[in-house]
Amino acid sequence: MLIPQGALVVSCQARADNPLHGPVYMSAMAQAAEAGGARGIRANGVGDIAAIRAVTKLPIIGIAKVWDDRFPVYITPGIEQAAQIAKAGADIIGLDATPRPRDGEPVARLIGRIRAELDREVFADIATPDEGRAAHAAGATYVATTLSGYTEETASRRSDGPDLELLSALVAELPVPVVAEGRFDTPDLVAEAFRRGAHAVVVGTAITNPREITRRFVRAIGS
Ligand SMILES: CC(=O)N[C@H](C=O)[C@@H](O)[C@H](O)[C@H](O)COP(=O)(O)O
Repeated sequence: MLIPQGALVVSCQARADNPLHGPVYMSAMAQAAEAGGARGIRANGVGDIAAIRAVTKLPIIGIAKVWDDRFPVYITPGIEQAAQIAKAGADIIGLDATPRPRDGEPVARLIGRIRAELDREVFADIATPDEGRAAHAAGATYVATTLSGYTEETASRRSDGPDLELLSALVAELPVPVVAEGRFDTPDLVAEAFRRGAHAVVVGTAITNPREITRRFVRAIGS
């Protein structure tokens, strides 16, 4: 298992409309995270992953976000994307492990193929305890709370900070490492996730998105 117990993993992602978009900034961000004590990096897309691979030996959870109006699943929907990011240097493949429709084979089969054909660990992004159970049964290496609040069924949970209840439910039930991810935006919340038995915590926006961090400050001063 490549992500050690107790690890802070930093997600270094910036969409095309973000001034920090692209491999130059994201690899610098990953180096900064490593210097600060991160023990893993999450990154999106072949370009960013390859550039990050070139500057660090930390384990990389690679994802490939592909938006398609026909399907709700956009995080590594199929084996082709998984193979591309594995080749670019991802040690661990992150994917949407909900049972929602995707452009590709059912997720249980996809998880099996990533393990068998690509020889990579699988990081399953889910939103409910049932989805966590299914991901574990399909052979996921890690199960993560990433998608709570971002699926139709769980949309109402988005406004309430991170889904600590889901985290605790997964920890109580699953024998695989459970990772806390999604809206863990303060050091106290990260500490709380570990108190609840998280194996690792992934933090993105609160560390690597200065635009959102600035917005938070601006909102707080009401200007
Ligand atoms: C739902 C979805 O697409 N989540 C994405 C997954 O890669 C990222 O946009 C998040 O930034 C990441 O999960 C980390 O979470 P946060 O930025 O809240 O710390």
